[in-house]
Amino acid sequence: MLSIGLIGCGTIGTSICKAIDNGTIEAELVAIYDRHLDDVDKLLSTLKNSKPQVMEVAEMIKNIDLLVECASQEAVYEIIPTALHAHCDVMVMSVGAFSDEKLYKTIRELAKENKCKVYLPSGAIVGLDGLKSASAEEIYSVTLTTQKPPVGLAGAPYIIRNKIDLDKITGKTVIFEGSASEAVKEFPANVNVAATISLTGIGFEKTRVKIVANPALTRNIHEISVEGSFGEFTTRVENVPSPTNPRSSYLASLSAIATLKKLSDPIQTGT
Ligand SMILES: NC(=O)C1=CN([C@@H]2O[C@H](COP(=O)(O)OP(=O)(O)OC[C@H]3O[C@@H](n4cnc5c(N)ncnc54)[C@H](OP(=O)(O)O)[C@@H]3O)[C@@H](O)[C@H]2O)C=CC1
Ligand SMILES: O=C([O-])CC(=O)C(=O)O
Repeated sequence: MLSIGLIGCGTIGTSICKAIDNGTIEAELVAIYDRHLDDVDKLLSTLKNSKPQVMEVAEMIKNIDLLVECASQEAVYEIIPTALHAHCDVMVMSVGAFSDEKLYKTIRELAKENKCKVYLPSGAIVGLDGLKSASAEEIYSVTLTTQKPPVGLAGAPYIIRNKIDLDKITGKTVIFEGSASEAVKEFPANVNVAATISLTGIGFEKTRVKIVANPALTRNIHEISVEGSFGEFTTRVENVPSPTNPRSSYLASLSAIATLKKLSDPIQTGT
C-alpha cells in the first residue's frame, strides 16, 4: 500500500488525512507535519484508524513513497526538491511556486533523474481536461477571472501593499488584472489555480488573470476562457469556500483527494 507523508495540517491537509483515515483513499498515512504543532495535535485527535508519526521532512522522506504538500508556496522550495532527491513522488497544492522558472526546471529535472512523479491536482477549477487537450495544438489565449467575497482575498501581499481596505468594498470591484506570473506572487494563497492553468496551457506570461472582490457573493467563482485552433470554451465553477479557510474552495480539497484516489485505481478517466 502507498505510504504517504503530508506537510500542512490546515484545511486541505485535514480533508486528505480524513479521507485516508476513512478509507476513501487507499493508502497508509505514515507521517504528518505543520509548523503549528497545535494544529497537528488537533488533527491527530480526529483520526480514528490512522496513527501517523509527527516528523519533519528530513525524517519523513525516509519512510514514505509520496509526499503531499498542502502548506504554502514557500514550503514547496523547502520540501519538494528534498523529497525528490530521496526518490519520493510528490503532490503539490501550492502550485504558484512554479512561476519561479528556476524552481520549476530544478523540480522537473530532479523528478526525471530520480524517476519520480510530480502530481498537480486541478484544484478549485474545472476545465483543465479541455485545456490539456487543446494544448496538443495552438492555443491563442487563456483568461482566468476569479471572483471571491472580499474576505477570500484578505492577507494577500497585493492587498496589504496597496492598502486596500476590503471592509470598505461595497460593490463588485476589479482588484487586479495582469499576467498569471504576477497574480500568483501577489495572491499566493488565492489563485494557485492560475499556475496550474499556465503550466497546462500557454505559460505564466501569456495567461491573463483578473481578480474581482464581490461582497454580494458567498462563493468563490473561477471562470476560464480559452481560444485555440480547436475552437473556444468557457468554464465556470461556483465553489463553496472551505469553512476553516475562506480563501480555499472546498473543491480544492476534493480535487486533492480525487488525485490520490486515482493513484490506486487501474482505470484512469479523463485526459
Ligand atoms: N491548487 C489549488 O487549486 C489550491 C491551492 N491552495 C493552496 O494549498 C495550500 C494549502 O491550502 P489550505 O489547506 O487551505 O491552507 P491552510 O492555511 O488552511 O493550511 C496550511 C497550513 O500549512 C502551514 N504551513 C505553511 N507553510 C509551512 C511550512 N513551510 N512548513 C510547515 N507548515 C507550513 C500553515 O501555517 P501558516 O498558517 O503559519 O502559514 C497552515 O497551518 C495553500 O498554499 C493554498 O494557497 C488552496 C486552494 C486551492
Ligand atoms: O480555492 C480557490 O478558490 C483557489 C485558491 O485559493 C487557489 O488557487 O489558491
